[in-house]
Amino acid sequence: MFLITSGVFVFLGVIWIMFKIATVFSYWKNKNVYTGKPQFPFGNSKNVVLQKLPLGFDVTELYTEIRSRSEKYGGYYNFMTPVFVPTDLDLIKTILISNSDSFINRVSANLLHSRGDQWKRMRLKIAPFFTNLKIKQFLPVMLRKTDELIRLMEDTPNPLNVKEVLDRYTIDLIGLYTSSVDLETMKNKDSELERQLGNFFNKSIVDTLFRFLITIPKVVRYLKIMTFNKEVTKFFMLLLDDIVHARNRSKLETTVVLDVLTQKTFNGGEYFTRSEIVGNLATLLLAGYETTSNALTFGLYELAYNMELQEKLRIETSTLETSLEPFSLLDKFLIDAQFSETLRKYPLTTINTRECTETFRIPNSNIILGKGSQIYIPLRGIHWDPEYYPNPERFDPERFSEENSRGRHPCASLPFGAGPRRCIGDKLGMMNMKITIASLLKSYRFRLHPKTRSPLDYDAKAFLLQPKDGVFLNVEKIR
Ligand code: HEM
Repeated sequence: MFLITSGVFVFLGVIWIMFKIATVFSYWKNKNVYTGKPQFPFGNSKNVVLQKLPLGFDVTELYTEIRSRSEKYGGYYNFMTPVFVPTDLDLIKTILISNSDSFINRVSANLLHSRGDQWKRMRLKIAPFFTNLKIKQFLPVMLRKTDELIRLMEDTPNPLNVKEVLDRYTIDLIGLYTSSVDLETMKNKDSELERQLGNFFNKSIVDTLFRFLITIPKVVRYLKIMTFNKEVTKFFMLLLDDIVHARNRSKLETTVVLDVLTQKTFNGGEYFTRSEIVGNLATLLLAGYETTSNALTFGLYELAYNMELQEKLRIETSTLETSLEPFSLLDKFLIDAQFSETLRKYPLTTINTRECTETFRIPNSNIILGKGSQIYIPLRGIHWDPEYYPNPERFDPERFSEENSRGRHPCASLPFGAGPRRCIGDKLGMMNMKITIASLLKSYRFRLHPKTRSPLDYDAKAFLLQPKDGVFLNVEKIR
């Protein structure tokens, strides 16, 4: 009797599982929304989870299919969770900008996960530290660090592994910007800090799987998953103590982000908890350093690939004394276009995510996104769309000349995102990149070393877009 009852239960269980498998991917089909070919249990994310494709490249493929069907949106499955993928630029503008109140959160897949009121409170507090004035006050420090980078390059034998050196440089820069403390990563190769930050971004398949799973709200709720793992949290907690002590000893008069985070309220209490301070400092460091370093790496690769362009840029920037008139760099066409095109061709976050915070009907359709629905903005798909950028694989800063940019949709270029959750460090990032390149071009000529593969392959293990086997350059001193 027991055997028969167990057999019936197993049989019903199998039927239930088969029914679930058969119906799980019917969500988009029932709404008549195109969705590619989802596979159990991965949905559309199999190739990325198994690290056959870099993060977001599956969404780029879906984008191309949706566009070839002349549709304005499509559907994706992150495992079994349906995700809405808008491809029409007006619709993207509606989500990111015009109706941003309904999409104020990001899907908690990554480090930039603070939500709702917690996000607003933090953003309001730290936004004043990312203005042109603050960046201007930081320039002497930035230039001092650039000199250190130039010396470090001189002491490093050819071929130079560009990203390795630039990672250390940008960690120090962002550390100084946010807390006025020199983390001295440039002086100490293979420091513990560099290792911890590297651990965070470069992942095994298990980590990639985990990264996907934490975007599924039920998994987060049931397992109470933390976005930072224990080792990283412990490391940053200890680092914070060191940074606060060092900051108290430093003589810098300008206030920095750390000061406002550790500030007391009028009645002596704390504005932010210790874990909020650690979380936000770590977030700024993580969000700021590798983005800038990867963008510089891709930018230098393109300049070494195209020596004529490198020479033109050298001429444009050599007429400027960066230490006296660094802001005039902002008005120079070529250097500006150089980075707009770098971030067009190599958008470091290949997708941007949003979560619906209140029910929203997609205009002119019967699609209703419920609270909690997930959205992927297909950044790389847009940047590689031949309708907006003919021959997208070609690197051509002229695309961003005044004439060629005229009439281009504002959402056709989204390297820093858009709307209230746009990158807070966009101006700082751009200024860092321009000052760095202008200074480097004055001292060095960069040539591709045969170790560097062209065209570049991308690292499927990385969280941000980055070259697979590094970029190796021969660095020649100019004077
Ligand atoms: C080349 C450099 C950079 C690129 C390409 C970049 C790109 C991005 C992107 C695409 C987002 C998401 C925007 C959205 O969802 O709409 C973002 C958010 C963010 N970035 Fe950057 N970023 C760069 C540099 C920096 C720097 C230097 C910092 C600070 C030191 C920084 C701090 C942040 C923060 C805190 C957020 C979250 C903003 C929020 O949620 O309110 N980024 N960044």
